[in-house]
Amino acid sequence: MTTFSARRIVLKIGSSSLNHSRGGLDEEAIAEVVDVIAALKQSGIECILVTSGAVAAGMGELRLHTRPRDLAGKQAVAAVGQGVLIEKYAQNLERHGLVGAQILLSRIDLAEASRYHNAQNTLEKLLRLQVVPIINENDTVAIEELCFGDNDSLSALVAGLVHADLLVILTDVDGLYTANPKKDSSAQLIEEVADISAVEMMAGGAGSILGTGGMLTKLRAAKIATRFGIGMLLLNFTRIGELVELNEGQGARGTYFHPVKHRLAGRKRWIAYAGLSEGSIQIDDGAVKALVKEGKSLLAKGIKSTEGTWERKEIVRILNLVGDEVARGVIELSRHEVELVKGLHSEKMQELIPDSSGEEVVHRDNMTLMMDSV
Ligand SMILES: Nc1ncnc2c1ncn2[C@@H]1O[C@H](COP(=O)(O)OP(=O)(O)O)[C@@H](O)[C@H]1O
Ligand SMILES: N[C@@H](CCC(=O)OP(=O)(O)O)C(=O)O
Repeated sequence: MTTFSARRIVLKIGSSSLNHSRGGLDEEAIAEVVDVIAALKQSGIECILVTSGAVAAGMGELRLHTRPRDLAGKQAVAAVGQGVLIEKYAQNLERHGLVGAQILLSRIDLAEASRYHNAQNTLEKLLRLQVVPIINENDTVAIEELCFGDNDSLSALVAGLVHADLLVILTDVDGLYTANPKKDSSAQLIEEVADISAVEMMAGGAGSILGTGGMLTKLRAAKIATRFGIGMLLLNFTRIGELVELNEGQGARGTYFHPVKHRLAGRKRWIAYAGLSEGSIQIDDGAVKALVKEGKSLLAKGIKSTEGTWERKEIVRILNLVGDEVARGVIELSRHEVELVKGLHSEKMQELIPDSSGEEVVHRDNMTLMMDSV
């Protein structure tokens, strides 16, 4: 059991918690979420809600029994359901004299630095106005390749965006278990996680026809949030009431993921998790060591091959020889230029590309490591 002293919390509710057993939205669940938000606000804690449920609500309206699998089907059902979902939240907030605001985000909204900051400013303004931001993915217009896909990663990015001090993901199990508890009755609950890489192999997929991603996407969210310096609590939705006592020295029983000690700063966060990358470069073992162990920039000498397309100053993924992601960074050269200079010494590179900004192909300051050790 872990205790907290949070002032700003992002709460994420999954489809599994909002879906009624008879189909459609579970209105009691929505009322419960709102009661908890109202109580938290009463004790001075700001809340930002990331809520799934548009597809579940749309299925209820259209009397569908199975979740659509194709993109157009999912988008159409979400378009029907999102309005219903937000209306239910608004009605319940009104009972407490509170106002909510609907924010539908697409991957692309966080991928461009200017749009990222714009979303950040709007959310800050809403919080200052005492409004409860209610966020979901903009399912109706998202293009498949540019989808968050699950709201777990979205909630972690939102937690970073608003500088929250706790992310709470509510789901239909008590937390992370040593194996999927719905399939393995001997699975044990893990109450605290300090190193996500040590538990990664325990995560399985979604637990119901409505859930997306299961534990895999929750661990991805935990990785993002904790690298941002934000702790993440994974909690059973049935225990949502325990959140109200969090700051009174009481803990909530679930899985708590501890934030890392050296958190990523603003731009490095954006490079690693919000910006989009169109290409990748593969580097040799010496270059991996220079980046990961010695904290150096990437030079042309260590580059073996390239893939994808990009222009100068775009984000690329930097991979080792077996394809694991070592880092991400803003690259100084286009793909065509990197192809010209890969494997060459820096003097030769500068000779071939005289207007390059320096000897670095990816400067250390513009790079985020995605791997802790080699
Ligand atoms: N190691 C694990 N520990 C706990 N749950 C797991 C694990 N592996 C897979 N799961 C599954 O993850 C499900 C929760 O994710 P999901 O169905 O996507 O819900 P949500 O809609 O709340 O995001 C659980 O119901 C469970 O079946
Ligand atoms: N944006 C979708 C939810 C995506 C999704 O299913 O997420 P989740 O169940 O929280 O893992 C919706 O509102 O139905």
